[in-house]
Amino acid sequence: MTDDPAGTLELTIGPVAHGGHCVARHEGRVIFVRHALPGEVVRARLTEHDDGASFWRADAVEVVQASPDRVNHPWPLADALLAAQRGASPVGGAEFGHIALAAQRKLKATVFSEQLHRLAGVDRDIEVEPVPGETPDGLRWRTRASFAVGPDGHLAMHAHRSNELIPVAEMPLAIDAINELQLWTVNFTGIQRVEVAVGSAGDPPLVLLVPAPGARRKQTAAVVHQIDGASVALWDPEKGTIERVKGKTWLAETVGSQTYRITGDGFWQIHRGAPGLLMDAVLGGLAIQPGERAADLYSGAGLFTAPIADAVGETGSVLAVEGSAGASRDAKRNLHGRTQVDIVQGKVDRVLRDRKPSLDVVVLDPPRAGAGQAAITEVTAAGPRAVGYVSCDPASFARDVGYFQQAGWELDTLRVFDLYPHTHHMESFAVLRPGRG
Ligand SMILES: C[S@@+](CC[C@H](N)C(=O)[O-])C[C@H]1O[C@@H](n2cnc3c(N)ncnc32)[C@H](O)[C@@H]1O
Repeated sequence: MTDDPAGTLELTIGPVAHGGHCVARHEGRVIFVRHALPGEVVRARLTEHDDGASFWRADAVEVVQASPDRVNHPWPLADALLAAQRGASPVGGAEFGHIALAAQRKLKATVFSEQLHRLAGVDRDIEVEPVPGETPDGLRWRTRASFAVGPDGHLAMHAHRSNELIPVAEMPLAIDAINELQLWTVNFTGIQRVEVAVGSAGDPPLVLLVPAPGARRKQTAAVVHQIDGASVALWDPEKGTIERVKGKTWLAETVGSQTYRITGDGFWQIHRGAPGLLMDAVLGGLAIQPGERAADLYSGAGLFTAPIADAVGETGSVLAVEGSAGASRDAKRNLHGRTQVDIVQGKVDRVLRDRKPSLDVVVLDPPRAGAGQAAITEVTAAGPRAVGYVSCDPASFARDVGYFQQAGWELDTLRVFDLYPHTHHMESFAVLRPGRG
């Protein structure tokens, strides 16, 4: 299977593919290789290689012939080449860090246009736009970070598609306020997961602790005692409960003139520049008019609901639909006083099917899986003049564009943003309109 005693293969790397890897071939078999670049020759260690599998996976561990776009990885723990020298795996979450930022964006554009071509039959030249004010090194943008806890009680992160835990002592993609908490010095024995979030309104960070099964109160109290300068709460993701320990169980986020309350486990855009950028894209792309009937679907805590409500004014209306009970409660608080807004907790397709609203304009911001055919059928049946679709996955977005096309709609404006530097992820905003036919 391998062609050297160290268990590696020499591979010539082909094009980039969706998912953070490039495609190579070995004896007729496709291998998805991470931490490489198109055109390179690398030695790669197979990470998944079942005999019967239609493709294998591998990590580049040594570069034989480098691409001119290759740079030193800014995060040593996520650097696959350094990790291989230590006989370890890199942490997941910065799989494009070995690529110059401008070249990362070109690869993302290639992936986006390829998905759009393959799944929707649409050909577009795509430029991936950096976030205005992005740091030149593409670091310090995450306002949210999630950590596992290693067997020694210290913070750790997972290797890609693996249970392997790698101890961490910095998170260069995270904003300074997260690193300054120095959570790596805390002994988290009795905790299985740690989530940290920093709001933009100046409050202390919020640390959510998920206790390990059977953890004793004394253990969690000992952990909390070690955390300074942050609110702390215990979180049970199964039950969806958050128990305050010190400080607040929610964060305040300010975008423009609006401040939002975000409950500890509630969704908020991760990049510090994302909320403002996406809000401007949505409002600029849809030109919402006073008196219009709008819907904000997958509305979270109301990031887009508030400015849409202001745009339609008191003579218009906004139907905001959100599945999570906590985010929906936040939205009710955040939109309090805007009588034109109706916040409904429930699944988008079911709420639209039950209510059968007539709409002028719709914003869709679904999770990674996309909106899907049932929701899109209901959206197009509501008769809007335009849909603004915010997406964090080019594959589910392109599939959904296909569903809109089946209903006679067309893709109009399309913008793609580099909201997740050093990872393969990207965010897009599109305007779809009913076809003239
Ligand atoms: C990508 S977030 C967008 C939230 C909001 N637009 C924002 O930018 O802050 C997607 C939201 O959809 C919600 N959600 C997921 N599936 C849903 C469904 N089937 N129906 C309604 N909401 C859903 C999630 O709870 C989450 O708040």
